[in-house]
Amino acid sequence: MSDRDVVVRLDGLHKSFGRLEVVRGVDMEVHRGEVVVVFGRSGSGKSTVLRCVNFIDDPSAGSVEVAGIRLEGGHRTRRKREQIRQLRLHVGMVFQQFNLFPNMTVLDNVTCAPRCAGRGTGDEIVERARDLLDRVGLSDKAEEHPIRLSGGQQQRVAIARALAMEPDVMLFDEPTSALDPELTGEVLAVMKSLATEMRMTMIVVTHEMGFAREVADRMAFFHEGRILEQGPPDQLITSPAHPETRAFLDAVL
Ligand SMILES: Nc1ncnc2c1ncn2[C@@H]1O[C@H](COP(=O)(O)OP(=O)(O)OP(=O)(O)O)[C@@H](O)[C@H]1O
Repeated sequence: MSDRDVVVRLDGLHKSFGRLEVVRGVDMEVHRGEVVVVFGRSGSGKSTVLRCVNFIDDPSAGSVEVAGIRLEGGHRTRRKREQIRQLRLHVGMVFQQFNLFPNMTVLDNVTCAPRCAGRGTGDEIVERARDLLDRVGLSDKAEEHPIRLSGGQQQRVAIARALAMEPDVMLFDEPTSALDPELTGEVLAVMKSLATEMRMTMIVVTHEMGFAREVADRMAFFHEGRILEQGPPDQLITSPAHPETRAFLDAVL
C-alpha cells in the first residue's frame, strides 16, 4: 500500500501521567478502509492511545499523523493548537458514555458540529443528518430528546453525530461496554455496516471478540503500554504468539 493510503500513523508514541508511564512506544499505521480492533487488559493503555490520536491527551513523545497532518508530542504552542484543531476535523470519536447534549433533539445533536463548522447550507446539513439517522436506524427519532431513547439508540445517535463531520477515521472507545447486553448487538450491527458499506476507517477498542472476528482486518493486543502482537483476527484469536495474549483471550472468550 502506498503512503497515501495511510490515514493514521503513530510513531514512537509515549504518554506519561506524572511518573506513571502508560504508553511506552507505540507504532501503528492504519490504512484507508481498514478496521483495527485494539484489545488488552484494563490499564494497558488502550484508551490513552486512542485519546492521543485526536489530542484529547497530549502525547509525551513521538508523533501522530492523521490524514497527512503530522504533529509531535510535547507541549502546546499556539501554532500547534491550531494544527490540533485541523487534525480533529478528520477524526470522529465515540465514547463509552454517549455524551449527547440532553437539551437538544436528536437531529440538533447531529447537525450541531457541521453547523458550527459551516459545512454547507442549513438544508444540506439537515438532509445529511437525516441520511445518517436513517443509516443508524433512527430516522423516526429525529425530533426526540436523548433521554427518551434507550442506551443503544443513544449510542447510535452518537455514531451519527461523529459521522456528521465526515471524518477520515472513526475512533471507538469501548462503545458497548456501558450497554445492557441486549442493546449491544444493535450498536455493533451499525458499526459493522459502517465498515462493510461505507468502508470507514476505524480503530475500535473493544472486548467484543465476535465483532472483531467478523469485522476487523487486524487486531492489536496491548500489554503494559505496548503492542505485544498484532495480526489478522483468525490468526490472533486461534494461535496467538504470546502467552499473555492467550491468557487474556482464554479469560474473555
Ligand atoms: N488523565 C489521567 N491521569 C492519570 N492517570 C491516568 C489518566 N488517564 C489514564 N490514566 C491511567 O493510565 C493507565 C491506562 O489507562 P487507560 O484508560 O489508557 O487503559 P485501558 O487499557 O484503556 O483500560 P480500561 O479498559 O480500564 O479503560 C491507567 O493506570 C489509568 O489509571
